[in-house]
Amino acid sequence: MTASESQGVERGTAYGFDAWLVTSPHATAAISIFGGQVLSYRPTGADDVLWVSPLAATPPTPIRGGIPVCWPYFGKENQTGDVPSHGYARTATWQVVDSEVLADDVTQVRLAPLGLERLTLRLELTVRVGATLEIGVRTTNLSDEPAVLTEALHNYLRVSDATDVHVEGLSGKSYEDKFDDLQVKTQDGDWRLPDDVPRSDRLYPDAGGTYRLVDPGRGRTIRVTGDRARTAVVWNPGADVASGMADVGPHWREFVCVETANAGPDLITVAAGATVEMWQTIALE
Ligand SMILES: O=P(O)(O)OC[C@H]1O[C@H](O)[C@H](O)[C@@H](O)[C@@H]1O
Repeated sequence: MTASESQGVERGTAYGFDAWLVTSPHATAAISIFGGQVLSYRPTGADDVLWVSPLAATPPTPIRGGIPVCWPYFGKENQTGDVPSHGYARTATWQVVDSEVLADDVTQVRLAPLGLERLTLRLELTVRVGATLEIGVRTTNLSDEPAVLTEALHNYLRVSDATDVHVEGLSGKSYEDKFDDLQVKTQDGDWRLPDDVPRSDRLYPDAGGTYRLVDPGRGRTIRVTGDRARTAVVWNPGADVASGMADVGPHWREFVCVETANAGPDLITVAAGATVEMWQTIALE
């Protein structure tokens, strides 16, 4: 970065991870060099909107928290062989392409992963830190064949207690229940963790695009908006599954993931030479 390009961006650490620290008059944020994921977003005067596990492992294990970029596939969708969950971006080392201050004092950083040249898809991330947090995932297909892509911005949203919050914007939508053999069910009212077995791994194809995570315990609502992201995934592993996850354990109540994605049946076909984008905006209400 040149001096002018680096305005509002400096190196430091966040939650113990090497990161780029991004400032604007509206908010601060941190972006991990490992994984390129936003780790922290704090609107001025507010607590962090994002959660990073106190038990997060160190590289090369993916960081449990922030907003991992699942790319060029979600989970192990449409893959063969022993591939890593959620693709290669979240375990790559990233570099800053450039940064600048946009209108309304929004600081924008563009980043790209290193070491993924073997892929014919290219990835670029845009992070805009201001009164809202905007993240754009831009994929270019360098090959002369169409490519199938699945992807997600897998946010970990910090909550008072996952059993006390609800998500608006999904009522009436069909979902695949990944905790119940992918059975297709219908969301009846707002999303809440079930009382009997409090866990959720629900993939909502063709979802609406705007979701409100209402947290009475913290007295705040986090609005998540997807753009060109047809899928929503709402994930919290609950106590039993979390007890088998070394980087979550007893901390499962501290977050809910309201992911915007193109996944499940919502595959993206990227034409030869074409570029596609997916965006997520996070705002405190
Ligand atoms: O443990 P990870 O690979 O980070 O995945 C964490 C979770 O991500 C998504 O929410 C998937 O829908 C879940 O099935 C998965 O368990």
